[in-house]
Amino acid sequence: MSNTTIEVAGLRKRFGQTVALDGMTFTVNPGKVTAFVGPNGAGKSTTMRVILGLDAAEAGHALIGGRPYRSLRHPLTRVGALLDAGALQPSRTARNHLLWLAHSHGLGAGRVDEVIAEVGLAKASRRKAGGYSLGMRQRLGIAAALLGDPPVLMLDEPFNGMDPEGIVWMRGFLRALAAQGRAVLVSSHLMSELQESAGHLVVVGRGKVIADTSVADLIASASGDRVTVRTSARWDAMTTLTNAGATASATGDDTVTVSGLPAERIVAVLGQGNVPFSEVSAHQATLEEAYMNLTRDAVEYRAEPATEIVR
Ligand SMILES: Nc1ncnc2c1ncn2[C@@H]1O[C@H](COP(=O)(O)OP(=O)(O)OP(=O)(O)O)[C@@H](O)[C@H]1O
Repeated sequence: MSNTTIEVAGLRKRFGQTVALDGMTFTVNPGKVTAFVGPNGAGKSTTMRVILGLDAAEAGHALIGGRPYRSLRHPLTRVGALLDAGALQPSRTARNHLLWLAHSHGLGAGRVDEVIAEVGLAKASRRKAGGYSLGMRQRLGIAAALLGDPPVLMLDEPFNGMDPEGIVWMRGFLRALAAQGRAVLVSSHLMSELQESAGHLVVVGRGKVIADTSVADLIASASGDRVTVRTSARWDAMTTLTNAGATASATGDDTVTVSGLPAERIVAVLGQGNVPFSEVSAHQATLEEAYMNLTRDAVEYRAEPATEIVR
């Protein structure tokens, strides 16, 4: 068993009447960022808490590098976690917070200064953490998670509170951590950020996994085979493409929507038929669209569509 995996199998947990985990099962592999997504209340935080031994499951198991968290001898060097960026002593400086953590795990001040630099807090590290913005607290939480240079990282909503510059930094940082061979599990609600940084996606709803897929495969399957053709000769284009076996319909003054033929073939067919066109583009679903399709039935809290009030 690799040292660099998180393995979750058959986790079940209730809080009173609420079923929080209902057979949660997935594996996080090294070398990529795995996004952990799902509607509010789907069980993401509870799963992370169980992995870290902070909550007990009624059934199933959660292993880091093949072992339960509680049996790890030097946990900080096996797994780094950011669960709650607010959990720090406000009167302590960021550097002292990290020094305290480092010393209690036998790590030196040199390592503290390294992680401070890595997360971009060098200039602010001697300020009291209580005055930090949420984005700065996220950076500090990540610095703490990295202290022991662990092969496994687990971050709960690290994009939360980040400004646009911070988001760009975080995306690149997560990709770099994974490229170093780490297993990186990241929960988030921000699909546009994950599309840029995650290679794999575990989608959960109502305490279990709905989809466990690479981001590329999910987007390809949600994109379908629709191709848009922009042309000043709509009717010629439709006739030519229909004769070649496609289904084509006029969807705008100068656009035709085609299915049944790949974009490259459409270009060839139009070229052979001497039909002028200015654009042929395959529809590419966003991660957000793909995610919405998957989770439509799993959303626990959803606002009703706004209705117009007629007086
Ligand atoms: N300590 C607790 N006491 C009671 N119920 C809880 C507790 N923790 C979680 N739950 C419930 O368990 C379910 C799963 O919650 P969890 O926080 O794991 O979801 P989540 O996917 O992390 O949600 P979010 O995206 O909103 O952070 C929810 O219905 C939640 O209300």
